[in-house]
Amino acid sequence: MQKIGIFGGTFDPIHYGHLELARCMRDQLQLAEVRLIPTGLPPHRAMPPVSPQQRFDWVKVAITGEAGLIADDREVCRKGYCYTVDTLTELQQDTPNALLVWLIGADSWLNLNRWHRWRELLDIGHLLIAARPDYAFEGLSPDLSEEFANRSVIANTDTLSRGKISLLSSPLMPVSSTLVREMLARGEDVSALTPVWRQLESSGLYRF
Ligand SMILES: Nc1ncnc2c1ncn2[C@@H]1O[C@H](COP(=O)(O)OP(=O)(O)OP(=O)(O)O)[C@@H](O)[C@H]1O
Ligand SMILES: O=C(O)c1ccc[n+]([C@@H]2O[C@H](COP(=O)([O-])O)[C@@H](O)[C@H]2O)c1
Repeated sequence: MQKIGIFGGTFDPIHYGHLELARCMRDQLQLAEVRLIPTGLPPHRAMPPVSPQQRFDWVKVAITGEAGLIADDREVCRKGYCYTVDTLTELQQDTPNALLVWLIGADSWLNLNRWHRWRELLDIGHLLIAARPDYAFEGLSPDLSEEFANRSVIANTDTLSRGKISLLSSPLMPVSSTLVREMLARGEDVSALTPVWRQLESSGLYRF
């Protein structure tokens, strides 16, 4: 069965943490493709001042030469709020025989029960969760704990399956887009944090 990796994010801007997670899921789960999908109009946070097209363009630059990583502009092009349930449903309709393997970080997982039609979301594909510094599972709500208990399997190429949840084995990475934005605003060097540091610096964006 074809398996497609999905990694959505605001990517405001993309950083090495994002890139490493996309590589981890590709390599550990032998996914021929992982789609990075920058969000257009996010339902859950203020619209970033940097346009969806600009954030998408940086994702494209960041994955240049990375086998199997693809920048997908379906949310950038969408009118209205970008709900993940709509994106996964659309992808499943485009590729009815494929298994969608979608990734979120631990901070997103802790809030997943506030997402639009979140229980349906869990049935569409196989969810991978990446650990993140400062986001412990102890804070998990009872409904998410129950879903995790009922659905979790150890992630490997044989256990990938619709409706299941797994922890991705990935390094703990203390990097965030917030940190990149804050450092740029202070005029600091972000070349260790993001592959698009040259583009960020020359754009002058995030400098206040
Ligand atoms: N360092 C990281 N470790 C684990 N997951 C991460 C990391 N950075 C981002 N993610 C996950 O990647 C997805 C997209 O993240 P996003 O584009 O919002 O980046 P971010 O660094 O969290 O941004 P911001 O600081 O603006 O909130 C989310 O599910 C988030 O949890
Ligand atoms: O569908 C939802 O209700 C929903 C709510 C919050 C976040 N998301 C998606 O989760 C991904 C990560 O979000 P963020 O804010 O951490 O960049 C991104 O693709 C968002 O569109 C989706």
